Amino acid sequence: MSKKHPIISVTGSSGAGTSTVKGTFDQIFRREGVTAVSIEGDAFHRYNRADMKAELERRYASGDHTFSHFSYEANVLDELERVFREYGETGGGRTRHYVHDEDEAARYGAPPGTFTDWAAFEDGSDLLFYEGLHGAVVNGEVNLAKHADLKIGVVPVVNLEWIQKIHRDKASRGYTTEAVTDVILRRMHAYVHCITPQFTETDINFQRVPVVDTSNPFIARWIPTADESLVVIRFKNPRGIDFPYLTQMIEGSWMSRANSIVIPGGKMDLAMQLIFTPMIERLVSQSKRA
Ligand SMILES: Nc1ncnc2c1ncn2[C@@H]1O[C@H](COP(=O)(O)OP(=O)(O)OP(=O)(O)O)[C@@H](O)[C@H]1O
Ligand SMILES: O=C(CO)[C@H](O)[C@H](O)COP(=O)(O)O
Repeated sequence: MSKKHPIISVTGSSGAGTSTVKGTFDQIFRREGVTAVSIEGDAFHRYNRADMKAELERRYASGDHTFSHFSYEANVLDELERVFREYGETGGGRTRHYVHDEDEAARYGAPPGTFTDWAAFEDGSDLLFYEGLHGAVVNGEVNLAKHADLKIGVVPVVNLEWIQKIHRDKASRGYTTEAVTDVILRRMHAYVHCITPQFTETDINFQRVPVVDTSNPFIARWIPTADESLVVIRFKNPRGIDFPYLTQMIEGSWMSRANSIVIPGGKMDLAMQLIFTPMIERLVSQSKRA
């Protein structure tokens, strides 16, 4: 936690929708005049694509069938923690990009499956924004959760998460359904052990729930739309959250528990704006006074 240089961490599995949520934050930052530096979790993978394939094969041959990008060891989480700490203390730090495809290759000037060079953050930012797989990890080696001032979990129910991943990886990364299914299976062990524990560390979780049948996610022809889903929003600490205001402003919403509200899928962007704008304002004004 850093009053002077706050950190917001958005955490979710691959395909959960963290990049989509980043879009909403970018809108809030622009409207509120907040200068954020952003880092992508994939920048902190340990291996480039070729080395990851070799490492997977090596581990598979030695009987380890659980290794994947979700595993702690497949990522340089100590470096991520160092960047979080440095940013909290000084407002400085560094990041790079993992280049997934040809579009990103054209944007970043490095081939798909490789990293760009590390580059220092620009000076003078108001906050650091992380979006990725491991932004709230607490294990024997690192404690990323304690460095972040606002932690958000993005967690569709699992069938929907798989549908979103399959569709995104097929449409924009050129993979087949079979290839994505293999990846989902290979990552399951680390999904349970490395990804899900973070959602007890997060301050607010957004869980999209479809209201159409997704019982076979591997043949779904499209991602359930906003109208075909609800979102459960759960606050770890509901004290200070103005639930009557939120349920009044968000048409069709209701409280399902003392710390949770349910909203129509199409209202997720509005809900995020209503919830996060005052939180971001508070983080930035506290940092200016610190
Ligand atoms: N609220 C939503 N409603 C409908 N579709 C969504 C929603 N959120 C995400 N999606 C869709 O799910 C897919 C994955 O979303 P996104 O790229 O944001 O995931 P991600 O968590 O950033 O994945 P990765 O970390 O692997 O890049 C995209 O096709 C996106 O359009
Ligand atoms: O979404 C991911 C993790 O969040 C990707 O699977 C990961 O970044 C590796 O990508 P690729 O399979 O394209 O090398």
